[in-house]
Amino acid sequence: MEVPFNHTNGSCSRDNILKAVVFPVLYSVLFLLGGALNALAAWVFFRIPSRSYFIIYLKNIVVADVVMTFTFPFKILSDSGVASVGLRVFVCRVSSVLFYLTMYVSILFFGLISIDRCRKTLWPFRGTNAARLTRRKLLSGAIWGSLLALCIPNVVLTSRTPASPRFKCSDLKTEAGLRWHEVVNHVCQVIFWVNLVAVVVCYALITKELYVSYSRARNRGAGGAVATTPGGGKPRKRSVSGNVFLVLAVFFVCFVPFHFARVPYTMSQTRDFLFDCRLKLFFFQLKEITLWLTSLNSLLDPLIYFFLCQSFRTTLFRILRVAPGTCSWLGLASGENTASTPLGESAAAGV
Ligand SMILES: Nc1ncnc2c1ncn2[C@@H]1O[C@H](COP(=O)(O)OP(=O)(O)O)[C@@H](O)[C@H]1O
Repeated sequence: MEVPFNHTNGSCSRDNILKAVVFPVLYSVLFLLGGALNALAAWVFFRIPSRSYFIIYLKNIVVADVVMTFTFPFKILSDSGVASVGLRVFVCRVSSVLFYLTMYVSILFFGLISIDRCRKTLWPFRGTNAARLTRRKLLSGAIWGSLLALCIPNVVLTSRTPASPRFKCSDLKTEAGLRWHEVVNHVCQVIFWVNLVAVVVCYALITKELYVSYSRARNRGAGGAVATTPGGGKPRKRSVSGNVFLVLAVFFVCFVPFHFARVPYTMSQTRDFLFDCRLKLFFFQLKEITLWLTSLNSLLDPLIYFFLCQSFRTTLFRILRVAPGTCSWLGLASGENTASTPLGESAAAGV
C-alpha cells in the first residue's frame, strides 16, 4: 500500500533543493557580505564614544548582528546536509537559539531607536547627561539578560538523542521543552507586535512633525524644515530626507513576514497531529523563506548606521581616509559640526 506523503517517501521531506541548495547559497551571501559589513561597523563603533541613546542602541544592534552572522555557517552546513548528526544537534540546541536571541535583541532596539528618533523630532533640543546614558546602558544589559534567561531552557530542554538521522529540532525536545518552545514563541510574538506598534506610532508622529516643519519652512520661503533653538537663537536648518524611514522599511521587510509565518509553524511543531505532512512542509518552507528575510536584517543594518548616524559616517570616512564630503550627493550631512536632522544622529545636535 502506498503511504501518502510521509517523511521518507520524499514528497514531504524537508531535504529538498530549497533547503539543501538555495538557502545555503543565500545564507553564504549574507555571511560573506554581512560578515564584512558588520565587522567594519563594529570596528567603527568601537571608536565612537557612547554619547547618545541612539549610539548606545546602534552598538547593541551591531553586537547582535555580529553574533547572528556567526550562526550562519552552522545553518549552512546543517541545511546542506554535509554536517554530522552532532553538528546538527548543536544547531538545534545552541546556534538557532542564539540566532533567535539576537533577532529579538535587534527588534527591541529597533523599537527603542524609533522612540528615540521620535523624542528627537518632537523635542530636538532636549539634551542628555551621563546618568541618563548610564541608565540606557543598564537597560541594554537588562534586555540581553532577560532574553538570554528566556532562551536558555530551549538549550537545556533540547536534550533527547535523535532517533534517526532525519530529525527535526522539535524531535530533540522533551515534553517540557516543547511547551517552553511554545511559550517562548508566544512571548516573542508579543515582543514583536508591541515593538511594531511602537515603530508605527513613532514614525506616524515623525511624519506629522516633518509635514508641519515643511509647511512652516515653505511659508518662510526656506528650502528645508527649520528648528528654532529654545532661547530663540539662530534657527537651525534640518536636512530632512527619506533616510529616516529606513528604520521603518527595514523593520517591515525583515520582521513582519516572519511573524505571520511563525504562528502556524509553531503550531505544526507542538500540535503536529492537527496538520498533514504537506501542510507541515508548507509552513516549514514559509518559515524558512521569511527567516531568511529576518537574517537579511544583519546586512541592511549597516545601511542604517551609514545613512542615519553622522558620527558613524565621519569615523568611517576617517578610517578609510575618504574626504568627509564624499557622499554629499546622497543628501547626507558631513563633518562634525553640521547641524543635521535630529531624526538622524548629529554630533552638533548633541544627540
Ligand atoms: N523565538 C525563539 N527564541 C529562542 N529560541 C527559539 C525561538 N524559536 C525557536 N527557538 C529555538 O531554536 C531552535 C530551532 O527552532 P525552530 O526554528 O523552530 O526549528 P526548526 O529548525 O526545526 O524549524 C529550537 O531549539 C527552538 O526551541
